[in-house]
Amino acid sequence: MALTVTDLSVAYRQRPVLNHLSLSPIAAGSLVAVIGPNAVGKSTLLKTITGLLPYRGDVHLGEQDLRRLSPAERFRALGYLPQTLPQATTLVAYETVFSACRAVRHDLSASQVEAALETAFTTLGIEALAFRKLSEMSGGQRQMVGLAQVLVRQPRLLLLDEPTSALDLHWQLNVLETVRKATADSGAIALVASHDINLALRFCDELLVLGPAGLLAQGSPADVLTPALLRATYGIEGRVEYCSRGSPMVLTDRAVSPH
Ligand SMILES: Nc1ncnc2c1ncn2[C@@H]1O[C@H](COP(=O)(O)OP(=O)(O)OP(=O)(O)O)[C@@H](O)[C@H]1O
Repeated sequence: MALTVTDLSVAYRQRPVLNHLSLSPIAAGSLVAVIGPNAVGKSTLLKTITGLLPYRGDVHLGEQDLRRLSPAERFRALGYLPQTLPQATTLVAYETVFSACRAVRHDLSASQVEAALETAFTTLGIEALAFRKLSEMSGGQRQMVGLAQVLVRQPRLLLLDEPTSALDLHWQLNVLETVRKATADSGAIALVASHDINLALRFCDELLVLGPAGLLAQGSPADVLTPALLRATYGIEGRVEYCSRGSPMVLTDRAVSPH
């Protein structure tokens, strides 16, 4: 069940953001980091695949043309976490995650829903938040609850827009580990837009690098991430070093002109 994106074009009021974007098929079970400078269209790509923006071109999940999914089918198959944090309502976290699950998992019995919720809260390590009101949570806590709302539905395609932007180091690792496990266990695909290259490098199978003119690179971090790419993409002089555990890490030296 690969994700294929072919000749995708998206514009806001005639102003093109994605222009004839084609990606190599993304295999089931992959965690893919979507990286690139501000305003190149990372969020736009995720929103488009989610079905929130009109587009030209093709997006398929396996044999399924996503354009042809009904809203209910789309909601079942796709799990989108927007860049904005969940609303600070007076509902408690358990209620919002319960509603998210119930809205799409009509196939689950009451006890299965309960088990799914328990798994979502315990895997993310946020049991202590279950009966707290969102209006009384910090931004990072709400971001975790938002992620629980997505994960509890067990979608085939996760589209996570900067899911760790409000999180401290502990929770950043926790979230990426949870998403990693979700994709590995179920064969789901996750596209994660991020500005944290080192976090992306540590967990992702593939990098998808967007620039102002479109796709700059797609492939394994080891193949894709080079000093030349860092310079062309971000306008930085940087190095890729390997830590004592063998993971690649980007060390940034200074800002330079991109070319
Ligand atoms: N609703 C909108 N209406 C008009 N233009 C928009 C809208 N949303 C985004 N844009 C424009 O589309 C371009 C891509 O925006 P997008 O949010 O996809 O970028 P991004 O790569 O996710 O950026 P960032 O890293 O800053 O979050 C930007 O130039 C932005 O100004």
